[in-house]
This record gives sequence, C-alpha cells and structure tokens, in this order.
Amino acid sequence: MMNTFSQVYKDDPITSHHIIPLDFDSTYTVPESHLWSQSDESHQKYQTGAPQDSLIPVIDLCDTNAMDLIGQACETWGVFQVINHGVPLDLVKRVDFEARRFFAMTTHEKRKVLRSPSGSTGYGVPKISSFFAKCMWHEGFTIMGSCVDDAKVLWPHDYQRFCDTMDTYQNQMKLLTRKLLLLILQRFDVTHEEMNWATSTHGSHGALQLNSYPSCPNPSRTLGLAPHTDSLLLTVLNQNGVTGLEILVEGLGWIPVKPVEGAFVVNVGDLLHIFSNAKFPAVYHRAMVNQSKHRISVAYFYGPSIESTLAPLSKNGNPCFRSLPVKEYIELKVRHNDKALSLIRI
Ligand SMILES: C=C1C[C@]23C[C@@]1(O)CC[C@H]2[C@@]12CCC[C@@](C)(C(=O)O1)[C@H]2[C@@H]3C(=O)O
Ligand SMILES: O=C(O)CCC(=O)C(=O)O
Ligand SMILES: [Fe+2]
Repeated sequence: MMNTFSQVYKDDPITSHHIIPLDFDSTYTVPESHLWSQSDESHQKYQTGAPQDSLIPVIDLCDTNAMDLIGQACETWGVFQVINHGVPLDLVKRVDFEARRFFAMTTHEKRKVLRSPSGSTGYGVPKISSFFAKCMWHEGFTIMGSCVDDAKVLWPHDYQRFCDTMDTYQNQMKLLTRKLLLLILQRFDVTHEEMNWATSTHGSHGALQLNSYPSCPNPSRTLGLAPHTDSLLLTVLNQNGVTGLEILVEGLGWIPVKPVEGAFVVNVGDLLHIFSNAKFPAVYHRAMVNQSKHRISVAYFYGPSIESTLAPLSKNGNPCFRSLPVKEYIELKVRHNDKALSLIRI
C-alpha cells in the first residue's frame, strides 16, 4: 500500500531534485560543498552557547507530577527528556545495533536502497536539504511501516532481524507518543473529538528516521542537520549517548541537549504548535557533528491521519491559525519549509 504521506512528496518540484549523501568511505577532508560559513545559516547565530545542564527538564514518567512537568516543559521550551518511559532498554540497544549495521555497509550497498527523488523512504540526505546552499554531514534511512522491500535488497538471506526490530520499535514508539499526548493535552480544555484526533492510532502516521553523522575532520565548519522544526505532532529521539542535538533558545542561542542514559528527547512539532493554538512552541533544533565519534540518532515522528483536518483547539482562545487539511499543511511545509507556519497564521 502506498503510504499517504508519500503522495505529498511525490512530484514535488522542490524536493524532487536528487541529492545523494557523500561517499563518506573515501572522504578524508571536508569538500567545499559541505563547508558552512556564518552567512550560510541565514538568520541564526552559528556558535553554540554554554551548556545549561538543568535547563531542559528530565521528567520521570512515573512521577506523580509528570503531567504538570511535561505541560510546563512543552509551554516553556517545546522540548523535554523522558525517563522511565516503559520502552525496553534492550529494544533501544537492538535498534542502535541494526542502524549501525546498516550505516557500516559500503556506499555502494547503501545506494541500492536510495530514496528516489520523489520518494519518502530509503537511504538519502535530509528532506530539507534543498532549502540550504550547503550540504549536511549526514546520511539517513527513512522507514514508514514495513521496511521489508529495502531490507531484502540489503540482506537477501538475513533481512528479518532488521525488519522485526524496526517494526517492534515503531509499535513501542506509537504507544509512547500516544501516552505522552494524552498527558500533554489534559492541560487544555479538549473535546472528545479533539483528543481522538490527536491520539487515535487509527489512520495515524508514524515515520522512523535513522540518522548517521560520521566523524568529521572539520566539525566547526560543518552541520549534521541544519536548523529546522519537525513537521508532525511529536518527535521522540534517542541520541545514543553522544552529544550533538542543540535547541535554539531565545536570548541564549544554541543550547546543547545533554544525553541522559536511557532517556528520550521529546519535542513539539509544527502540528502540535498549531493544534495547541501556539501555546506550545515547535522548537528549532539542529545536530552538530563530532571529530572523533560516529554519531547515530534515531527519531520517531508521530502525526494524525493525513486525511484529517487540523484546527487549533476550539475552547482555548481566538485561533491564531486557520483550519486546514493536514495534507495541505504538509504540502506547505514541503514547499516553503520554515515559512509554512506564517502562511496559515490569522
Ligand atoms: C515524517 C517525516 C518527518 C520528516 C519528513 C518525514 O517524511 C520523514 C523524515 C523526517 C525528517 C528527518 C530529518 C529532519 C526533517 C525536517 C527532514 O528533512 O526529514 C524531518 C521531517 C519533518 O519533520 O518534516
Ligand atoms: O540527531 C539529532 O540529534 C537530531 C535529529 C533530528 O532533529 C531529526 O531527525 O529530525
Ligand atoms: Fe528534527
């Protein structure tokens, strides 16, 4: 079955020109195409600010105050870390292992599952690449639902383990995002229909993104992932213990999100920003690279059915955004990237 999100990317004139990840196997210096300067990052300050260890809250999901703490974090930062989340550590480790197994393959092998210019799954550069003049020090593998077709190409006799691990992880992530959304939305005066729209697994959409940032000879002039907001409701990220994720905080600049053992970083995406009537900010974030370590991160993106209508919560003040089909918002995002929100503001 063709995933409905795939239809949005299909034939899009902006995202469909083909950019292939660098051949990191045989790259020993950073090519000009991947060297960023201050001006390449347009309106944002390039330098990383001082680490603020206690800034982004680490919330224990078993804490009796979890609901309030999560709500406050979403309102203030649009991001928090979560521990005691119920996802088995062993599964998280297996996903990391399988992701590493994939990225350790030769460039030739990985390119066998290259995402097509109008496709949405497979091996490739980040979707947002076409909005930046410079390339990112990054290679990714995107999965939506079953990845069996790609896995069979990669490991014809041994594809099941990869698929099973990714399937189980996507199921666990769906449960966790649902649990988090239920907690988050209790803060608002939400109708039954609105709660259902955000949390019903029926028709909902999930995507898994394996991110690889190979060690880089010139990390101060390279970017792993350029500044962006995620498009869907919530993103759950595993940093795998290596620093790299940074968020943009007004007045403080780019602040690193410190990896915490066993924790996931959860961030608000555009759809939740709109749904919350701008009470929760979709946080700008980016990924930095490392001179000595190959960093792997795994992000799960969760959103409602693409066929549904997106509208700011009805009982929470005058709407700041017009209502529109989710599909239309995703199309705006694909075409206009960070200008999309302002295009629907009332
Ligand atoms: C559901 C999705 C979110 C995402 C686009 C995608 O279809 C699958 C990849 C996701 C990703 C990962 C890296 C950053 C990002 C902005 C991108 O270019 O591809 C996100 C997309 C997003 O949130 O818009
Ligand atoms: O690798 C990271 O820390 C960030 C990944 C990310 O922002 C994404 O996949 O959308
Ligand atoms: Fe992101």
